[in-house]
Amino acid sequence: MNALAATSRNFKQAAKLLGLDSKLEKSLLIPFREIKVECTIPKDDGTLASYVGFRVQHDNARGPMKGGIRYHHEVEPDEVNALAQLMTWKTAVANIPYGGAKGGIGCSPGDLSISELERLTRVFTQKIHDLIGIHTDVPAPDMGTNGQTMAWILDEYSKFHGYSPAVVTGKPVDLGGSLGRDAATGRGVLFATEALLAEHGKTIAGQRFVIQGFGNVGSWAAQLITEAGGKVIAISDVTGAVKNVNGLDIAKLMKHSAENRGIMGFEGGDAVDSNSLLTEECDVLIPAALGGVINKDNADDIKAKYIIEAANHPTDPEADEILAKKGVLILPDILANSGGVTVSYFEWVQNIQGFMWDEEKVNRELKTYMTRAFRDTKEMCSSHHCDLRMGAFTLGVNRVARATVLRGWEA
Ligand SMILES: NC(=O)C1=CN([C@@H]2O[C@H](COP(=O)(O)OP(=O)(O)OC[C@H]3O[C@@H](n4cnc5c(N)ncnc54)[C@H](O)[C@@H]3O)[C@@H](O)[C@H]2O)C=CC1
Ligand SMILES: O=C(O)CCC(=O)C(=O)O
Repeated sequence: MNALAATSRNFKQAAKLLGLDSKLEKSLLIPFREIKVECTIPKDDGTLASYVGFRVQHDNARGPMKGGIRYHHEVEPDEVNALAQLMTWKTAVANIPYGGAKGGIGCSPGDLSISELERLTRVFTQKIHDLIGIHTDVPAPDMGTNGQTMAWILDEYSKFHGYSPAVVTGKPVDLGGSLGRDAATGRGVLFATEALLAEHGKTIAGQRFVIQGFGNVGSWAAQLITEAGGKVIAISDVTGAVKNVNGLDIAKLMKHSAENRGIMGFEGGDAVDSNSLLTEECDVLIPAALGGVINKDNADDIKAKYIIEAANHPTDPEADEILAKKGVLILPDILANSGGVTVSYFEWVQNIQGFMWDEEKVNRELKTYMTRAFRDTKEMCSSHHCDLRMGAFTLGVNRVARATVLRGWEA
């Protein structure tokens, strides 16, 4: 199912459970603004290349719009729209004072040189600089982008508006980035997983994990889960998949991946078919790469007891239904991966205050926010007799609806 159709379907189900007024429901679904720009850059060989960039600003009822920028060849308007909408519900689930946005450029970052990536990022920023801002829309990294990308956006934006570190989060620490932001999404995944397992009298220790994706989110999740005593038995990335039933050595895998631009060829495990990674025998499955990977074609074969959605919208609604019948518990994206945007919020607060927190404070506050978001979601599950996805959606949608009504949406 198309990402936008899937996300909107979940939203509509939540709106129904909440008994939202139909006009309000429609207004919450429609994005505030959709931006599409053409970015033409000279390549290193002197030829010109054009890329299409997007920024969808979904909702700002609760505060400035917030969300990452993705560089990936599959970036397209419907997906960016879905991701922007998810950000609106996610920031509300985390109860941080933001709305939702998302952006992206349709490109293959691995095929571009560093200087080409810099030129592309600067041209994209030139085209959107008057529509983002500290109190309007604050970008951050997502798939295919990182702290360096944010540094270029910050620099380009500052040429127009003066030095403005709070215009992006996920920046390098040297430019006002927060300690702990790099690990934050993975650490939030750890805290959310601990909260879910605790409900069933379990801890991370001794559980077998399978992780799809070994980028920012997947690699930090793998590292922190291993430190907490979990056994990561299989991991995939775009280059391949590796399995070791005794537990992969994550530190060695990270070194291999950095030196070889991927996990393929790692000798601390057996190479396995990436397509069957999601259906490997394990206790906890963590998709941490692309959307729509758990769908009606593979849901029935999934053997994990728990799915922790570190990626955005990895599970199709059809798969949700199949997995529910099998008794698989899914911790939804808008809760499970909210640690990233939560520490982005801490970064923004630090930039505005001009005061830097130590890493221990960042991690402690993150745990407080993740634990509270989990508890608030569970309360919605009890009051609306629904699963965790609908618990999180009703929580987020209800908070945004309340803010919208309070601000006087009827004009
Ligand atoms: N970076 C962040 O703070 C946050 C990221 N997310 C989500 O987490 C997911 C991963 O994002 P990042 O780790 O930041 O991206 P990244 O670009 O750092 O890493 C992406 C990883 O996915 C792998 N991958 C790509 N295609 C694949 C495939 N077909 N099969 C297996 N692996 C594949 C890549 O090889 C890479 O290891 C995305 O869905 C993103 O939206 C969600 C919240 C915050
Ligand atoms: O840190 C942020 O502002 C946004 C992170 C993000 O794009 C996401 O949570 O999907």
